[in-house]
Amino acid sequence: MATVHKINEDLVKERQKCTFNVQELTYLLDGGEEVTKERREFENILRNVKELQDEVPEVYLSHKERYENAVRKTCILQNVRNDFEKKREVLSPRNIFRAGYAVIKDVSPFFLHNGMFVPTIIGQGTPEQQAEWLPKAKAMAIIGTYAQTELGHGTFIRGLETTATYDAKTEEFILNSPKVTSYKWWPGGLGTTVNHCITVAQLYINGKKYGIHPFIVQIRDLETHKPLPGIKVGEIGPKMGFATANNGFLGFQNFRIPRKNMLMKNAQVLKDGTFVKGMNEKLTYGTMVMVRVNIVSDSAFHTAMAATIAVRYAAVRHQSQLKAKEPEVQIIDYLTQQHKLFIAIATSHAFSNTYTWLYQAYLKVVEDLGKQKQDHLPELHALSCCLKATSSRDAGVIVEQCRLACGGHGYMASSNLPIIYGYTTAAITYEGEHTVLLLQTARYLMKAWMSALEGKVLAPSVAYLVDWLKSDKQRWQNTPEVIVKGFQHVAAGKIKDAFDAIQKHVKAGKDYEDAWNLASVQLIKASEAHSRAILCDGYLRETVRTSSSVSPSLAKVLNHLVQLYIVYWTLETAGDLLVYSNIGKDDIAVLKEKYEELLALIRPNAVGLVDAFDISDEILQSTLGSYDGRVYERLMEEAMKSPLNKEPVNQSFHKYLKPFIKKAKL
Ligand SMILES: CCCCCCCC/C=C\CCCCCCCCCC(=O)SCCNC(=O)CCNC(=O)[C@H](O)C(C)(C)COP(=O)(O)OP(=O)(O)OC[C@H]1O[C@@H](n2cnc3c(N)ncnc32)[C@H](O)[C@@H]1OP(=O)(O)O
Ligand SMILES: Cc1cc2nc3c(=O)[nH]c(=O)nc-3n(C[C@H](O)[C@H](O)[C@H](O)COP(=O)(O)OP(=O)(O)OC[C@H]3O[C@@H](n4cnc5c(N)ncnc54)[C@H](O)[C@@H]3O)c2cc1C
Repeated sequence: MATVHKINEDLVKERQKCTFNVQELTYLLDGGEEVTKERREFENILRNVKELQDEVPEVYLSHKERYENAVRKTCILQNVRNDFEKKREVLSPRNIFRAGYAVIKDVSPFFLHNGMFVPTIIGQGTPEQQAEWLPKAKAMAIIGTYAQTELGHGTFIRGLETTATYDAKTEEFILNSPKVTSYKWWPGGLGTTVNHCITVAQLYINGKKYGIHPFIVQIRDLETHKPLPGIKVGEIGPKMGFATANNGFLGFQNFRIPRKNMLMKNAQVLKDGTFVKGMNEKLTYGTMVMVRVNIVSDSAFHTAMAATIAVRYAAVRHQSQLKAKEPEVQIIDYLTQQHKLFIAIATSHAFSNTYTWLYQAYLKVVEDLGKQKQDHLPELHALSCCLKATSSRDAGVIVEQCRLACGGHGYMASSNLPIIYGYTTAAITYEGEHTVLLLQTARYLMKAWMSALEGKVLAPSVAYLVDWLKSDKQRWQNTPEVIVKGFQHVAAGKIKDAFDAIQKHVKAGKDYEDAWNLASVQLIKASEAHSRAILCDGYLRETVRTSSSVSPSLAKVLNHLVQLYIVYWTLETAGDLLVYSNIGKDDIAVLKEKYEELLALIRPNAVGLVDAFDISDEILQSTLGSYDGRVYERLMEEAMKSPLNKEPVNQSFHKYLKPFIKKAKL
């Protein structure tokens, strides 16, 4: 039986101070009591699977052993999940995703199977294609990934070099990788795990190029797992993080696949080689839109993990004296520490709230597309790009801030903050590089600005541009609602400036594309300001909406958090607000005080707020962040697991050190 340890006294006291019902907040964050119960039940089952406990911490394994262990454990996880789902409802994707952390310390080699392979079959396949591949993929009789990026191109996907040439005689596509730069590079699980992949390739029919399309390709034998003839596949090697994601490379040499393997929900190739255009060629990019939406949720979760670790640690850790002769204080009582940490909690809430409405908007567009309506697609694309970019970037900054807030111990692998950082920082690049996605949104914003100038009705997320043009800046008040308007004014002002800069360059004789490049720093700033306005507006609206359905004590805390988020960003971007809104220097002084008041109001609830994220110790994997707060004991226990501590004298002493010292003495 596992030993039950006493909970750290500071944490006990912190939990007693909490002014709201932690469980109520957990249900709210999860999306309902039932979801929480399902998640806890599943996590509890996993906790008791003996084979999932690591004898040696993963960090001490070699690259190869670590991968093999991750495959072993993912297979067990999948079996446990299958058994669970036989008896009960199908687990929600978010719950299975969270539970995965309890099993795989880093990123699962099957990550892309559930994250992109299955969704692409759903989003890009015809009903017949779905009927053929989905049951097998969902049951994991076939395992796949999403192979789009190549050595030469990741961002500019129209420039991909893998070719799929149609042969009408045999009704097959012939896949080729003509150059080293055309090799697929990066897909998760591709290295040595998957047997199928979605390959994105340039379609050629009778010598004519028809752009990029997705093809479902079997790359390994289902029995022997050997690469099929014509396939060159392998792993790309160690990275900054993603140690067990098994990212791979892939090349084709005259590799044939049947015609039916082109995913044809959008464009089609008929038997005789006739190409039938889809409603909109950008629908081929649909999986990326979905994943970008999900990354907002992912960013919320990583921020919550880091906040949980750093807040609990800050409550347990005592260092320095505030006043002479008084005991050393809990570091959470330093205002600078609260400044580092409470924004982490609020940011996670901001992203969760944003994900809630963004996901609904995504579902609405999918439903519309089913009815051949695509009016809201450009707005969704613009929103998913800038919100993915901003949420992943903010999450990266916050996780690093939490690590720094844990001092030296935050640098220990056993704090788990390095792995969480490796993950969040990767998300800034994958699924559309940060700057590139901000520029996609800027493209939309320039069009929206033009429409606003022409007096047209705009989509809801940019409607503030019309208001801004119509009215003069409203009188400033230090209320969340007016501050959000201030953020919209900043965005509108920056959008206008970027637009004017482009026009100026064009008037000076530049091509539009060169003018765009010359204005692109202003364009990304406009996009960032738009994201912040959207995040603050959505977070405030959702908080107001939910506040009426929760207990008054919880509503109060939620209100403190949203205010903190808004005031924090006001102070961070005060310069912009001074330029583009009616805020005055005196207002900033008032808001500085307000910010300090909010830190003080949140302080007694800090531990309760991170407890409400309900991230189990198995998922957190952190010596610093466990529920019981046994920080020092755990650090020592983990250190004792180092293989270097298994013998009193390491062999390197006899081999190298002893002769070296001897020589040095002479
Ligand atoms: C209930 C579910 C809950 C689940 C929660 C669970 C949480 C799980 C969380 C996460 C799971 C994630 C798992 C997956 C991990 C992912 C690992 C990483 C995988 C990858 O990285 S895959 C590779 C990704 N690659 C990219 O993103 C490439 C980036 N590049 C591009 O997207 C494009 O090339 C481009 C957009 C930059 C440019 O394309 P291009 O064709 O050149 O287009 P333009 O000329 O610029 O624009 C033309 C026109 O098209 C519009 N447009 C562009 N893209 C889209 C789109 N996707 N949709 C709609 N429209 C689009 C663009 O705006 C232009 O319009 P305009 O002419 O201006 O009107
Ligand atoms: C951990 C990880 C996992 C991944 N998993 C997968 C996967 O499973 N499947 C898959 O297909 N891919 C995957 N990728 C690839 C990923 O999607 C690409 O790396 C990403 O889209 C960025 O493309 P790139 O590497 O070509 O960067 P580049 O485009 O070469 O970026 C380099 C620099 O150029 C700048 N730049 C590029 N174009 C422009 C422009 N138009 N305007 C201004 N600046 C520009 C960028 O801002 C950046 O600063 C993964 C990547 C990582 C890191």
